[in-house]
Amino acid sequence: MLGYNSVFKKDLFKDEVILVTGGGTGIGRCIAHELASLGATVVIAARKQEQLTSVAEEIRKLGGKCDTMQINIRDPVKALEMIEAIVAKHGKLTCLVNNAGGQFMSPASMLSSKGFATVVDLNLNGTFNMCKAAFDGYMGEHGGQIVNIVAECRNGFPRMVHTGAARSGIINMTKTLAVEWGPYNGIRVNCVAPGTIVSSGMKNYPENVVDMIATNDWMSPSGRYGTESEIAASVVFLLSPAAAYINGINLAVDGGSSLSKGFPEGHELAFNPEGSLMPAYIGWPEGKDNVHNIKHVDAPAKVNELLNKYKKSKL
Ligand SMILES: CCCCCCC/C=C/C(=O)SCCNC(=O)CCNC(=O)[C@H](O)C(C)(C)COP(=O)(O)OP(=O)(O)OC[C@H]1O[C@@H](n2cnc3c(N)ncnc32)[C@H](O)[C@@H]1OP(=O)(O)O
Ligand SMILES: NC(=O)C1=CN([C@@H]2O[C@H](COP(=O)(O)OP(=O)(O)OC[C@H]3O[C@@H](n4cnc5c(N)ncnc54)[C@H](OP(=O)(O)O)[C@@H]3O)[C@@H](O)[C@H]2O)C=CC1
Repeated sequence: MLGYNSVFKKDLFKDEVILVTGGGTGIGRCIAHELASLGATVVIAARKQEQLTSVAEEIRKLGGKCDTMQINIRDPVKALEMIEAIVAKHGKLTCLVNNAGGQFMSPASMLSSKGFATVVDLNLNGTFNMCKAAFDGYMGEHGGQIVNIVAECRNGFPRMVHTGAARSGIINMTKTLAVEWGPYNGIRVNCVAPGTIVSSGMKNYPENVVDMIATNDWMSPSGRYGTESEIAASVVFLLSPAAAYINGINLAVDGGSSLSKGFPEGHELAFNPEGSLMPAYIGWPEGKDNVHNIKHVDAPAKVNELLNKYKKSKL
């Protein structure tokens, strides 16, 4: 079964006001739908208002409560202003899901310091900005739950040096905040680390990476990729009272792929000698000047095919 039907109680979050960053697309959109279907007032926040408005309309049509806020999470001042606006309008902010993030692929040898800093700023600083704003603007006084979406980064991941460093930083920051903020009315801070998830985010990948993903469903021991709904379910669990004594963890939701360096028989040769998840046959143009000439595809047919194949049962 690839899809997912919610197993959670319909009114699980009926008194909650939950902020989901990056809620206008992909995994964030799915998390927002799931939380709203469980009774939460969901606030989705990102830079592109059009996407946010469209998701809010979808949720409201289904009977859910959804508000939108435009934000660049790299801006700590705007982050606090946003939290204050949410509290002023909705009376509280009980949970925060830091889902906004991303990167571009680049070999370290071709990456500028500015490129590295840009991705660290978005993912690590942006997540800190949101946690700090939530603490200062509401949770420090009233408590709350935070889930940070990261990526599996225990092992090296070629062409992802910037985001790997940032995500590792988030995981460590999460543990520290769990320890420091637990005493503030039981604030809990946890991470979810998705494996490869079929999401609209894949449209940002270079075409050859999309090709590789589309033709190799066997990249995890579970024999398939994950769905947005499966990430949403893990977030719901961590935000819920069922996880009341779970604090500071990083929950891998990856079908076991972070455990495996081996691959199904017959596929070993496709992988590079370090046993990394990134197949060796993804070529990269030689020379720094070519870095920006990678062919990025807009809404490639293959991503849409994959999205259909892994379609969530609920959306
Ligand atoms: C640890 C393992 C991690 C594994 C993760 C595996 C799976 C992950 C999946 C996903 O994350 S799905 C989500 C997909 N969505 C995205 O990734 C978002 C897409 N990316 C962006 O939106 C942008 O790239 C950005 C990260 C927000 C950066 O955009 P910004 O506009 O802020 O940067 P720029 O001003 O354009 O550039 C700043 C700096 O960075 C250099 N740079 C930009 N793109 C590239 C590139 N493709 N290759 C190399 N360098 C790049 C750019 O040149 C600038 O530096 P200088 O040239 O001025 O030195
Ligand atoms: N799909 C996958 O396989 C995996 C995804 N992840 C992570 O999960 C999260 C969601 O990914 P996914 O849904 O696939 O990808 P998307 O690219 O669809 O989602 C990224 C979201 O972040 C928002 N965002 C980006 N930069 C900013 C910013 N500066 N301020 C506010 N919002 C911002 C974007 O909205 P906007 O552009 O409007 O600001 C977008 O909604 C990301 O952190 C991603 O790295 C981790 C592992 C695997």
